[in-house]
Amino acid sequence: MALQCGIVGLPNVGKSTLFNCLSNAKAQSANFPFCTIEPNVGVITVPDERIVNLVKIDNPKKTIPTTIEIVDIAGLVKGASRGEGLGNKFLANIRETDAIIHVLRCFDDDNITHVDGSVDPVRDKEIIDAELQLKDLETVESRIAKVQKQAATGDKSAKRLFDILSRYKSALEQGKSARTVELDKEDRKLVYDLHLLTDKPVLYVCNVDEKSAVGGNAHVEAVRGAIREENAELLIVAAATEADIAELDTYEERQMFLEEVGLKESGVNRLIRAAYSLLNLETYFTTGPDETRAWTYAKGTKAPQAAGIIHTDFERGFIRAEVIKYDDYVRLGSEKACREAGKIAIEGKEYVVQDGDIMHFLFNV
Ligand SMILES: Nc1ncnc2c1ncn2[C@@H]1O[C@H](COP(=O)(O)OP(=O)(O)OP(=O)(O)O)[C@@H](O)[C@H]1O
Ligand SMILES: [Mg+2]
Repeated sequence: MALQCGIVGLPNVGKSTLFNCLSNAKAQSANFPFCTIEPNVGVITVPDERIVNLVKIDNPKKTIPTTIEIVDIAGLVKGASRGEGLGNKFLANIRETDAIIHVLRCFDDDNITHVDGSVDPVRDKEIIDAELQLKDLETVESRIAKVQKQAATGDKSAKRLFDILSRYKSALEQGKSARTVELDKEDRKLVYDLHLLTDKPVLYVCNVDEKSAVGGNAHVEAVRGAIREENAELLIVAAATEADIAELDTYEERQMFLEEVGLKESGVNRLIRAAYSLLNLETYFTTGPDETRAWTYAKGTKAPQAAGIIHTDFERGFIRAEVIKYDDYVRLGSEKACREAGKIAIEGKEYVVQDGDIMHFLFNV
């Protein structure tokens, strides 16, 4: 199943506007709160200049980039964890995602309604965080109620789970997110099925006006200060401007508009790449005269499992992999040249695939 990033934020902050620049699946966007009710799912191509360069070399019949799914979710309001607004439904939509893009309104515009009457992204962020934390607290407390008895009987694994849950509980009660609780691999397995909302990786998008697209503004700086300890990425995107740019027909027109705004690359492209790495994903390539293709795998995947993404037979009958580094391939210009230069590595079952590897799998079933 594809990994999903969910776009969350207060109502009317520009989530659907952003989603529409990202995706071909158009979501309704308008200047009123709760415009979005049903989540919109978009399959989004991940921009990657490496695939463009590989195509230049191999001139294949077919080119297939990688994609991720991004979900535009309904706006959340104070009290959502108690069922206010679209409350529970909204939270259920977030639970299904693997990572969160948190959109914060950082533009002043009296014509665009703010549900809380003024532009204050730090307050907005706290409202959302608090609702997600309250929901998580509910989840954690109900699980504690279930394991408490068993833990008291001396059952080791129940005791261990109880300890982790207690750490979560105390963090959440202090207004901290679950992701601030550090767990080792084994602990993580024990609580995986809780799917805590505030344990999902997050990145912040400051939605700014056109003139703040490059350097940001005071609202952005306030957000930067507020997330200093979160170890989370912050991106500045002028969503309404990007929406205008996306409307233009040709690549040249879009580039011209971007340059006028002062941007080298669209904020949307930066966002897609950031979302990809937030999901802990990397790309390997297969390439030749028939097809140049980017394949998505989870960081840390070993060669046989990476082969299995192409076909289960490749994993089952895995013998070895021939690996060319992307830079070598582009520098030397062909597989043959790489072979002659000794730039093809033979790797076995324990090889951990690296981002940008050009893979050729040998298998036998
Ligand atoms: N950077 C911006 N500057 C000015 N206006 C903007 C900006 N971004 C979005 N808007 C405007 O804000 C309004 C709300 O946008 P949008 O519908 O995308 O919000 P939303 O977060 O999806 O809301 P909801 O939660 O109700 O679905 C729209 O009129 C949109 O054009
Ligand atoms: Mg919307």
